[in-house]
Amino acid sequence: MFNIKNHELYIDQVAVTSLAKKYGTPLYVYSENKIIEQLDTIKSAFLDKYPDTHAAFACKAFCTKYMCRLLEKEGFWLDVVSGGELYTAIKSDFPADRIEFNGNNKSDEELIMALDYGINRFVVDNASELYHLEKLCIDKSVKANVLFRITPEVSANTHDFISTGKKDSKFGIPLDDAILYPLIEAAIKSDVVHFLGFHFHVGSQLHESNTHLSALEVILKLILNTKERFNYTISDFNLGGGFGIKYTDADHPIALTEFIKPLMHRLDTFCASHEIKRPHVSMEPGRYIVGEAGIQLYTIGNIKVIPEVKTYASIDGGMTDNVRPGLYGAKYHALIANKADLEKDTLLDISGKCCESTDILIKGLSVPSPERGDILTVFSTGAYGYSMANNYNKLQIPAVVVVKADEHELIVRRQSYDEMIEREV
Ligand SMILES: Cc1ncc(COP(=O)(O)O)c(C=O)c1O
Ligand SMILES: N[C@@H](CCCC[NH3+])C(=O)O
Repeated sequence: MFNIKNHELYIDQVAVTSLAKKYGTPLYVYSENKIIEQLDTIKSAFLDKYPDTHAAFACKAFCTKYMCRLLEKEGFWLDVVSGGELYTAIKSDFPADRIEFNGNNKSDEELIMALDYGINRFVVDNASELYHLEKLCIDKSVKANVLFRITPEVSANTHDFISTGKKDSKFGIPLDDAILYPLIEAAIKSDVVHFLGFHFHVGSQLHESNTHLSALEVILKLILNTKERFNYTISDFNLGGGFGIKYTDADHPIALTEFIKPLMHRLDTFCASHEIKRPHVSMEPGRYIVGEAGIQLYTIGNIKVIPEVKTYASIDGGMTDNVRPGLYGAKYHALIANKADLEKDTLLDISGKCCESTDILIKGLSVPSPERGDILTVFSTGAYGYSMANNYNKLQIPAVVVVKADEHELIVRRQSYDEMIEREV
């Protein structure tokens, strides 16, 4: 995906500085080849290897019409969590029968929008959602497929803020017999919802399969109990997302098969030993599909030297276009695109331009002598960058460009000042 010619960094066959020049900075850039490579890995490690499976893209990671069109073409599903994400899918003509709806507080408006579009399934997050969805289905004389998101009470080896399977979590139905089994029974007996099975999502940016495997044990027990108590065999199981990627040399992501193989093996042997038909299995990764495919470009502006302390290089964006360092202490690797292989002689902190002292994108980055006008390229920014962008300090949301071999295409325009204030009276 990356190479260097004449000290210049290239993404696929396009010089990074030529993109900065044409589209301006800050800029989000994606390699379409890399996204497709990730989709292909999901096909070979999961979809083509195991029958009766599907994979949805958790579009919160990078929700754009471009992604919807690409995923549609590649045969993937879409996992949405809001009316806005669903609207993006609808406006991209994404097929309703390949959409699933997650989220811990879907509003009436959102549920109705999804029922009207006829989406494939709802991942019900709590008891009140089930009863509410049933009521809306009766009002509209429609039926809905539902899975239950279970909180499996497992903790993931990742940042606490992105660990989602713990007992004390706002997500999912708690593992409490008095809550869970009446709910399962209600869904099974309902005339308007069709109970498909169970879902978990244990956390994000995971580098080991243990958490998924522990959560699977919880689900297997539920599958068995559901069969024994209600004589009901579930038809679907969704194992969530969470597969980690490489941000810096400190990350050692495992191959997707290392997550999938032990999970599918355990599920298959369990089902065989209990003479249960193995359910349809789905996953919903976000970061894994787009994270490493994206880079961000910035122009270096002021360079501030504090003798015997450190040097700050300020860039023309920051926590508005990448909130992850400020929010999770996320680490990134970067280099100066126009000095890509020159000797590194300066240690910098890369500071954003927002009025917050925590707006530091990278601490302790080694670069070749930096100058105003240099183009800084930050790697692995494809997930939760553009999708978490905000207008703090009234900075504009940057444009997004997709590189396809030696070509490039603008898929999101830079927000204008007028667009930023047009809703204000
Ligand atoms: C329910 C659910 N599914 C899927 C994902 C996607 O996670 P990731 O981007 O780590 O694959 C998330 C986010 O963590 C999530 O909350
Ligand atoms: N936004 C988070 C991940 C959230 C996952 C969604 N449940 C991140 O950037 O790492």
